[in-house]
Amino acid sequence: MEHRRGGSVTISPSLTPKSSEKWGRDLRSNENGSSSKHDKEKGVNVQVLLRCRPLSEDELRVNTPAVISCNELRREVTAIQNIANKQIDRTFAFDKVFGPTSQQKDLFDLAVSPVVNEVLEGYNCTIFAYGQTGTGKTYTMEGGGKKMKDGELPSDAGVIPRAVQQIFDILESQNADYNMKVTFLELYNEEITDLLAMEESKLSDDKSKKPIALMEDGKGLCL
Ligand SMILES: Nc1ncnc2c1ncn2[C@@H]1O[C@H](COP(=O)(O)OP(=O)(O)OP(=O)(O)O)[C@@H](O)[C@H]1O
Repeated sequence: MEHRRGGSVTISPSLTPKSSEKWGRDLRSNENGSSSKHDKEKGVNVQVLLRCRPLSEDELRVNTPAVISCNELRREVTAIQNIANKQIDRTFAFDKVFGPTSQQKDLFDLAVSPVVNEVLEGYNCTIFAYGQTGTGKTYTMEGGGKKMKDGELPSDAGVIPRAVQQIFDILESQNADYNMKVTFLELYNEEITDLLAMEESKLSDDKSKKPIALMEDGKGLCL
């Protein structure tokens, strides 16, 4: 699949989708995007979503051809390939598909908001974005860079600010006694850094970064 214009947002780790393979979606998620109690009991709590970003102005200017097409209703993405003058399309199924016109709010409301609710019910949840460079991971997770206005998130705010807002909105509405801890880790070239660390960064070359020991367990997995 052409990755330059698509990125996938994964809610928990997942099976890799296979060409033309239609999984039992009924086991994976219900129509409104939240996994049901029944799903959790079966241990099926992983969803793979695909988001395809629109072509940039530069790409439009040089008439970059569309190489994938999204069918949001059928939750399918088709990779259009021309091999030896023969068009060979391959279709991939996902739990959800967000095409080039999808908005940040749509993606959040349909795919992420139910997961944030589950966090507040006590579940551990992970959302991560995966995709080739330039496919829209940062845009999807952080946002397009517009500033907040009158205390409101901008329309291009991504998953992270929206999730934080939802968490605080719910906690405030419950008059709950709460504290929240945030870590912001960067893993780059096998070095892990706490980007929010303040003082203790003196040992690092880059004084703004605090390196953290990266360890492996007996199976070679990073801890
Ligand atoms: N859904 C979208 N709508 C409009 N513009 C988008 C969208 N997704 C991405 N873009 C734009 O496409 C460009 C590349 O996106 P982004 O920087 O998020 O990619 P990335 O996957 O994080 O890349 P890298 O891995 O290189 O950091 C940016 O200019 C971004 O604003």
